[in-house]
Amino acid sequence: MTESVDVLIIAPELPSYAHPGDAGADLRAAEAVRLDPGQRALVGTGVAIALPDGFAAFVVPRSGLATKHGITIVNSPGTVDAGYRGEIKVTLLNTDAREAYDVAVGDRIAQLIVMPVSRARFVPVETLPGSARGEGGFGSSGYGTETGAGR
Ligand SMILES: O=c1ccn([C@H]2C[C@H](O)[C@@H](COP(=O)(O)OP(=O)(O)OP(=O)(O)O)O2)c(=O)[nH]1
Ligand SMILES: [Mg+2]
Repeated sequence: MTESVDVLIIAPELPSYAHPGDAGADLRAAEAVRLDPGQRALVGTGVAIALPDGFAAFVVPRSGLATKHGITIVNSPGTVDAGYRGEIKVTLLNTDAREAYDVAVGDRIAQLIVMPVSRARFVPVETLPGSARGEGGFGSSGYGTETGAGR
């Protein structure tokens, strides 16, 4: 069964889940904007929410817009803090080299994923416990079928 949580909202239209089981509820543009190739713009959604303590919401791109038109979100995933009461806005970026992209009012431009989050209690220590990975990162496990040191 899908867990649900009440999120208080002020919006011209409620964000909607396209299908049962979807993680992201679509956010609509509250303003029209033309994105020239390579241009970014902060686009309002007209949506303001109050998340319960212990939750955050993440503004993430829609894959169709990304694949078909090169439209992504600069700061993806955008983080909406539980205490934020302002309008949720989306920093769209047109990565296409040639085609402008027109956003109309009401277009579904992004999706919002509501998630429980933990706050860290940072505990200073002199040494960290060992682990299988250790300090390896940034491609240390390789890129292809090989294992161990990367190419
Ligand atoms: O894509 C986004 C990302 C953030 N926000 C809002 C909600 C969030 O709670 C607030 C601050 O976001 P963030 O902490 O990422 O930005 P900042 O640059 O650190 O600003 P601040 O100093 O206000 O925290 O802006 C959005 O509306 N859309
Ligand atoms: Mg911040």
